[in-house]
Amino acid sequence: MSLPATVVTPPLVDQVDIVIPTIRSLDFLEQWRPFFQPYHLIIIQDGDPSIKIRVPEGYNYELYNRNDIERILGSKSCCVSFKDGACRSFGFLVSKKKYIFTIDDDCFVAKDPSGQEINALAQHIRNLVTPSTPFFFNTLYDPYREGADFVRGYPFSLREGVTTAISHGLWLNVPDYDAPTQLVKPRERNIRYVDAVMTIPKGTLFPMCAMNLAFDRELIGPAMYFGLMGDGQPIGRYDDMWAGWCAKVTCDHLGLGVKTGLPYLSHSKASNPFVNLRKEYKGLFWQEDLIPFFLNVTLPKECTTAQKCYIELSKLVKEKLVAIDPYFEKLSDAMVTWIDAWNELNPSTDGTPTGKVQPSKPK
Ligand SMILES: O=c1ccn([C@@H]2O[C@H](COP(=O)(O)OP(=O)(O)O[C@H]3OC[C@H](O)[C@H](O)[C@H]3O)[C@@H](O)[C@H]2O)c(=O)[nH]1
Ligand SMILES: [Mn+2]
Repeated sequence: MSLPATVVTPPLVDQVDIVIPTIRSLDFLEQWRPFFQPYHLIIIQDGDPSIKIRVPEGYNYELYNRNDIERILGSKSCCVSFKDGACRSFGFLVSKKKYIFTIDDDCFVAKDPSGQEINALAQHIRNLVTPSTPFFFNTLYDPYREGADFVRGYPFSLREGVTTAISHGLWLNVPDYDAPTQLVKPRERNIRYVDAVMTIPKGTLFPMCAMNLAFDRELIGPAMYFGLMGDGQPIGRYDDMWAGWCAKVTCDHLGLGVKTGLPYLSHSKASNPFVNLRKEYKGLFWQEDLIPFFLNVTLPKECTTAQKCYIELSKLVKEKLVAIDPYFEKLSDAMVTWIDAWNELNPSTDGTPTGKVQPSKPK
């Protein structure tokens, strides 16, 4: 199937990997073809590795299943979740690109109020290559956007902004509600399109959802670990929340920005709220203690990279969160394993040899 003639030159096509966790089907890629086909995909096949999944024709991709993860990481594979969307972290690890866009396999192209199809990836790239304003809120939202600017009273000393590390997109149709909310509002759909991109202020946390998410892998990749979730773990569906809290305190410490808002996509799958409740219920309690923990985290000035911040965070998790549940000791250790795996697979600035990875043979 040829791309429509209207496709514009894909931005940063050699600097972006699209990471997709899947335990279902990749048919959704047909609808994204005009926007995604020029880009390289990293597909993380979760669940039974003996199942053959079909990747739509014409895409350039790497496909990793559980056997590949264990072959590549060896004993370190224990830090990659199994039977949870958190497995997508592995794609962040093996990518060699500057930017990551991660999307779920039940997310489709949305239309803006004018009826125009939204190129979510292009908007994320615009968000990432333009500065953020975490130190002072601009009431006209994104000041770097065409037709907007800083409002009166905005300090000129802050108008340069800071480098953006994360771009958090939103969803029309099925919103990312937790299980209790889904249970009481099973038919609620998000139809509100808010035409805005905002920087999340320094010192403020946010519930990062991985359905429609992009980030600068070189700046914040080591902090984007989705934790230990799913099979064998006491919690699930808090993968992106954990990564978002760790990444936000890391961005705040390093002076990097996090944006939320445009782009929208259309989320189609309403997962089963009863199943979700069983997976996430501990998180509903734990987060009441986790949020104050993250809000009170201070990192030493020697932590000048995401890796160093993350190792420091892992120590604080072990010291302060094990009282909530012994799980956090295991999670703290997994955070260290993750950084070891990251450093092993990614070239350090002094050129230390990189672990070579081989994906499964294309199906
Ligand atoms: O065991 C699994 C379950 C799912 N996946 C893949 O992860 C993606 C999200 O799965 P799903 O659409 O079922 O999750 P939701 O209920 O819509 O909500 C999640 O959205 C993603 C967030 O990270 C968080 O987990 C929830 O908010 C999808 O691509 C599945 O195929 C998997 O790989 N293994
Ligand atoms: Mn979904």
